[in-house]
Amino acid sequence: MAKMNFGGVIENVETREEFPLEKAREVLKDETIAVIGYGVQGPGQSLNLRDNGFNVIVGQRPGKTYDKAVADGWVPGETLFGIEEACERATIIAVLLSDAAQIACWPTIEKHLTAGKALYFSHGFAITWNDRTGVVPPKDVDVIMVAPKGSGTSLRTMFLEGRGLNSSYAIYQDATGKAWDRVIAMGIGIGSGYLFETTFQREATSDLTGERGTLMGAIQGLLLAQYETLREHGHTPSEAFNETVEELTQSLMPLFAAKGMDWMYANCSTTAQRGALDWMVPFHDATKPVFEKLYKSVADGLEAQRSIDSNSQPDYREKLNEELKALRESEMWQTGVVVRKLRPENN
Ligand SMILES: NC(=O)C1=CN([C@@H]2O[C@H](COP(=O)(O)OP(=O)(O)OC[C@H]3O[C@@H](n4cnc5c(N)ncnc54)[C@H](O)[C@@H]3O)[C@@H](O)[C@H]2O)C=CC1
Ligand SMILES: CC(=O)[C@](C)(O)C(=O)O
Ligand SMILES: [Mg+2]
Ligand SMILES: [Mg+2]
Repeated sequence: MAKMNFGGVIENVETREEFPLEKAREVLKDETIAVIGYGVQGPGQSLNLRDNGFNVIVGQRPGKTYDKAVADGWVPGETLFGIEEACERATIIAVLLSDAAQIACWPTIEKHLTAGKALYFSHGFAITWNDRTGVVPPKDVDVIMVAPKGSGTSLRTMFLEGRGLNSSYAIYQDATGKAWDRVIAMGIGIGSGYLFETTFQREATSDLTGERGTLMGAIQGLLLAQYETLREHGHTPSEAFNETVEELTQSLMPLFAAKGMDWMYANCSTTAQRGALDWMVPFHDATKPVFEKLYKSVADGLEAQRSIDSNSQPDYREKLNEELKALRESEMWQTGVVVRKLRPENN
């Protein structure tokens, strides 16, 4: 466990230097890890675990994602099972179902949570709001979490690139005295290099805030607001898209991802620096109240309930896809299709 100074605050971070893959394999050598759910995190985590030499099986209901698991090399009856049989065979049940589905599947999962097993999540949702989800684990099992800070798709691609994606981790219940070893070993096993300590509640509330905020919701709102403003003042779609999205993702984000915002600013013109330093304040002031409102809605459980209510509907996937189609077909993102084709690497 390393103590690291984050802007003046000391935090605990587990590193693969201190907990190498060999140690993770030793810790989990007698475990059967069942990854339940093969949507986005399921493939990323199960394939990385398999490639890292862990004993892993998959549990998935029949359908397209089951077929995807077969296509990925999981063998029906050997390493690929229905949800219930996978839970029965498991010593670590890794619940990577959609958060809403965890509610519907909980009775099946709970039935096979016998003493000494571990219940593993990648999001604190089900436990944090278990007054709404009903996911209350028995006292004689470990309850642990490794939450990748990124898409399961990135977890897999970055693993294959030899990089890895960091995660946060938490222990909700340590019935066996092995919860810490199990959770860190799982974090290393799925391909995370650094593991940041958190709690189920802090992870769940920060994650729901982040994905509704700067990671997904707020960023689309901000980009569209600027795009619309430029278009309403006579700028062409390509000029509006280049000035709002393409330059951001292709040039400026990689700069601040590499060395921080001041570095990105310093590598722009002094004209831009003056303007950005002036205008970051009103944008901050205009959006901070929205973030406060968002956080309260998350902390009060209202966002969790909204997700449960909508994503528990039989046609939840179709409804989500309809809204994603509208986003895809919007002028801004249709312009993006053409602009992306003009990237030098695409020609
Ligand atoms: N998507 C991501 O990259 C990330 C997801 N997470 C967390 O990981 C967990 C899994 O997330 P995703 O992979 O996005 O899930 P997902 O939304 O892709 O669904 C995973 C699986 O759940 C199955 N499923 C859905 N409804 C079901 C039902 N009623 N009965 C049985 N199976 C059902 C689907 O077939 C699918 O294979 C969640 O707790 C999520 O919050 C955490 C970090 C990132
Ligand atoms: C990818 C991720 O971390 C998210 C946005 O929290 C999620 O997919 O739930
Ligand atoms: Mg997240
Ligand atoms: Mg999330």
